[in-house]
Amino acid sequence: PALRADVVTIFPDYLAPLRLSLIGRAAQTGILDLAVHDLREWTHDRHRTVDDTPYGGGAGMVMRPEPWGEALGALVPPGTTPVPRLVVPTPAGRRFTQAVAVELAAEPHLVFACGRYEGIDARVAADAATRMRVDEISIGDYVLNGGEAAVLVVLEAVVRLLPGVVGNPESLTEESHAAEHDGLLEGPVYTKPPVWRGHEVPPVLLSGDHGAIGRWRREQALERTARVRPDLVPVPVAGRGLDGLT
Ligand SMILES: O=C(OCc1ccccc1)c1cn[nH]c1
Repeated sequence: PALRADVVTIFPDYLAPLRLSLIGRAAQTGILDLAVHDLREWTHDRHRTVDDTPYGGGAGMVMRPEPWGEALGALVPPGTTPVPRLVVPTPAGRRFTQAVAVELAAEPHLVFACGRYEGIDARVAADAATRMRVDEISIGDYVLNGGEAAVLVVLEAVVRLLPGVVGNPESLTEESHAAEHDGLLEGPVYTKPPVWRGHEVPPVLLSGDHGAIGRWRREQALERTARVRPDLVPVPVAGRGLDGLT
């Protein structure tokens, strides 16, 4: 497989959507080797306890280190090659962007640790970091109850970049945030009919003048990016001028 992904969670059913559609097909065709594991497999008490009260007080519960240590030890036994990257979704992580998706898509093996409650005992990441790269990743500045939804987001963004997953790979280079698109947002798109409820498709798109169409699309992308995400608009670098940006 191009990518092996292990997901550890106390809610394995939450990851069921990964068996559908695009990601499901990638798993069926062997491009993706996906395994979802229930963290409670690595508990030994009658109540299969995975959490406890936080040292130092405070509200909420913290996920205990022992089950995680055993789970990661079972999934990544010492000497495992290639060494996987441990991805831990958390609001306290580095921002997940298309560039990070591209980076993760180049990895042969990803292990996802889904946190719940107030998070996972910090020693789990510290201990794992002695054997593998630990990547704490945020999919946005908001708080979820657990990392599972974030894993669905990250895996969808990553798996669709793997060769053979999406029908037309060219569609991957023309979309918002694609590096080939200078990280700009995609402008408006249209299909038939040429007039719908009195709204016309911009005539340039029906002109067959591919130069004009390319310039119009670029202009629309810059305009939309400046309006919606001014932080993404590239500033001309001294000496680089506006090459290719006009
Ligand atoms: O809530 C998130 O992850 C679940 C989580 C993990 C650890 C402690 C609390 C919550 C999240 C938000 N943006 N990106 C990830």
